[in-house]
Amino acid sequence: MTDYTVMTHPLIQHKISKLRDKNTGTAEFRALVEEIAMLMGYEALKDLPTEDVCIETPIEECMTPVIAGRNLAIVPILRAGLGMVSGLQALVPTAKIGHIGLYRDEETHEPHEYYCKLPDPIDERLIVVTDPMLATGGSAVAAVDFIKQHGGKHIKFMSIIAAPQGIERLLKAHPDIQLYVGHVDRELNENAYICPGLGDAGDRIFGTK
Ligand SMILES: O=P(O)(O)OC[C@H]1O[C@H](OP(=O)(O)OP(=O)(O)O)[C@H](O)[C@@H]1O
Ligand SMILES: O=c1cc[nH]c(=O)[nH]1
Ligand SMILES: [Mg+2]
Repeated sequence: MTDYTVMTHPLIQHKISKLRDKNTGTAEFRALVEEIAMLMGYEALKDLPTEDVCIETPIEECMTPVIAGRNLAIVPILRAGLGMVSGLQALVPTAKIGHIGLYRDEETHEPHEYYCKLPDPIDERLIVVTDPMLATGGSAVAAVDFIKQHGGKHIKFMSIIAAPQGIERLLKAHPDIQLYVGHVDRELNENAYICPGLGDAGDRIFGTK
């Protein structure tokens, strides 16, 4: 398996434990996903290039760093990935937002596309794809396929909980991306749900079940 980053920070692990709890309600669940995305973003964006610019403080002029180069695009995989957008937007308010709509077939577990709209042009941007769950990896691979078909090159993928199978499938298909996961769980069950996982992230974020 190619390299990937697991977020070991205790704040992230603590919040993931609260996400897992079946008694955590929709409002708290949504707030936790947002906070985890922000904490993960802080780490995942630590290699953003900077350039020095001249700023005049009330005291004097100085050269001081600002984010340089590529503009950021955040691309959530609908629906559940939407829950991670606001946390990242808080860090980089100028980021453009694309959307990829995918749902998993309940029988085959294969992804089906129903929407794709990306910032244009996409080729020079740093693209951060968000989806809290990386299970079989089918949705993640399809999303990165779409982004590359549209010209995207510099791609980071952020997932809160991942199964080993999903990590392996995604990095085998796209070894050039940078993958950040909050926690690697044990396995998938017969319905391709992550165990112990947190259930259906989309339903828990939007209160649909
Ligand atoms: O790795 P995979 O096996 O493809 O599974 C992961 C996908 O499943 C979930 O989406 P779901 O199909 O439930 O759609 P939703 O976000 O609209 O609930 C999740 O948010 C991922 O997109
Ligand atoms: O455990 C899982 C697997 C796929 N999608 C989810 O929301 N949860
Ligand atoms: Mg779902």
